[in-house]
Amino acid sequence: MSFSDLRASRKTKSYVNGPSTKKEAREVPSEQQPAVESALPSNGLYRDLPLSIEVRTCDISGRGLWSKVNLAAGQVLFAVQPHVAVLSTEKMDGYCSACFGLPPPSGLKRCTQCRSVWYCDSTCQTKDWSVHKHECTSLQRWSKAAPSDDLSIPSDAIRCMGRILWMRQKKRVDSVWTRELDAMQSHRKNLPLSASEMHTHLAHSLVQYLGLSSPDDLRQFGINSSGDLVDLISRFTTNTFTITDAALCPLGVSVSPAVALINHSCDPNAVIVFPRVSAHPQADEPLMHVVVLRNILPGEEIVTAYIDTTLPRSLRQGSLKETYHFDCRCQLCRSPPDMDPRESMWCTKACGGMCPLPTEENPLTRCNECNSAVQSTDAVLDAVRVGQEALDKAIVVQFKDPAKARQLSTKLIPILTSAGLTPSCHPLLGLTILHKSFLISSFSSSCTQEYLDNTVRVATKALTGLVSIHREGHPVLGIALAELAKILAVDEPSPRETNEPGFYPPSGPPRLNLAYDTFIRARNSLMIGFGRMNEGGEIGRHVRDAIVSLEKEIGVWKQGVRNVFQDTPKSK
Ligand SMILES: C[S@@+](CC[C@H](N)C(=O)[O-])C[C@H]1O[C@@H](n2cnc3c(N)ncnc32)[C@H](O)[C@@H]1O
Repeated sequence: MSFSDLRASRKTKSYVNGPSTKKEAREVPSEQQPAVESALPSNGLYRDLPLSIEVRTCDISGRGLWSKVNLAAGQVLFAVQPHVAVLSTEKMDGYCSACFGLPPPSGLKRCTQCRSVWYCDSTCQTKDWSVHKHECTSLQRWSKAAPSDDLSIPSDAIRCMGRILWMRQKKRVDSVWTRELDAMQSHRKNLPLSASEMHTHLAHSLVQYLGLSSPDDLRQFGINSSGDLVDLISRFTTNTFTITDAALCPLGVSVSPAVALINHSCDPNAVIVFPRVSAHPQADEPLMHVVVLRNILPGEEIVTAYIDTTLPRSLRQGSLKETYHFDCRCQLCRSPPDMDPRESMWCTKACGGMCPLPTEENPLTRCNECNSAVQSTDAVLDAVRVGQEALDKAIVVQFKDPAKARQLSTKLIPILTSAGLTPSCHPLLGLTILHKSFLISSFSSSCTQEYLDNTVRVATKALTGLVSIHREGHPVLGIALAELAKILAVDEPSPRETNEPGFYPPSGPPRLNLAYDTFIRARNSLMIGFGRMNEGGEIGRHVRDAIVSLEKEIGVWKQGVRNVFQDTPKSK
């Protein structure tokens, strides 16, 4: 046994038998030590879970996943195919509805019956047929009855629940598949009144989509009462995951009972990603990977973030309460740092320090360096309010009216910046990220040097904000770094002759070197966030190729300089 093995086994043992030293006891964050905790028998369920973790239950968060061993950052804990998954409506004609991949070179093939669903080829279509044959009829019926074209396809939630019911019918109620779904948490007994309207609407639309004359007809799917129907809807809303592409762009929704066992923390130690690696056959996609973000000790709970953790505490708490019906008591929510990067502004005296963002309740805040009070509090509060409204609106219209969304971010970013908000502060960070995506999507081969440089500056500002919030190795950081590196590596239309000190971004060879360094940082981050054994996923592999070609380009440039020096006659 090697020394490291010996040390690892000693650590595991000491924890199993109860922590022997104070240091070891402190290593598991207190937020993750539940009041009551016991391992649950598996009853033949969750066969996808590895032996290194177990299902336990605690009185605060219900069932959860706990590690039995040391887990390392970048380790893929497990990978599973969701029980059900659907593309969101706006992605249906751009991706395959079976494997969720981009169109092959020959293009996607449309289902000739419903004309709403597209596939890579006959293999993907055949794989999906056992469920799509029911869905196809329902989609046609729905489309015929739709009052307008933009309502001709039901929502993602309705299509996903439809698939759950057809699959239940096919698999039967006593199958492991159905029992795993039925074991998912339902909030039927503690649903707030505000949720009842949404539930009623979903129930009504579902019955209509399935072509049933009344909820009683749901018995054929094993839904025997209105309570069962509310359970179905509540389980769906509480346990759904967004499916993303390899660059984290949302594609649709999915349900996986094994992954849904994982509880939430605003400072997660694991993430769920869809790296799309060639090691897995297309038939297995979409494949959800649960990846360890930071080292996890035996006895520590595995937690992911259900929501966007760049949001300030009050918005995170509101969103968790509304969708998941709990009050988050993670470390970050219980004792937020004095200077939360999500709610901070530069010192108004420009001393280089920062102040907590003033709020209506706490208008007086002071710089952490020079202790000066924030002046013009009302102006800051107004800017934040208007910024929040603009961000909400831009998110809603970003796909339908991108020009409007871009107008909003273009207008609001300078206002929030001059109000003194730091790049990580909400809503400036959200607007910057949106603005970056608009600039990148409008890229063309004829874009000017100023457009390119501006995009680099916006991408750098977004990255600066994200770095202050996310832990190293978070997939969001990996993707932001890869995007920035890619823009830096684009050929400059008119590079500047000289690099004035302090001007950003640099031009010519220093820019290429910066692109190279940024690609290296991106690769390191992606290897953690998308899993080492996945080589950082599809984007990690693109980054590796970009590094190789940049090394060649930089090498050619260095050789060129060497040649020039060798050709220059030496002065005597
Ligand atoms: C996806 S499920 C997680 C598994 C769930 N605990 C179970 O028993 O099946 C989400 C639900 O778990 C509970 N939950 C998750 N994280 C929690 C947390 N940090 N604190 C309290 N409850 C939590 C909430 O009831 C939430 O609606």
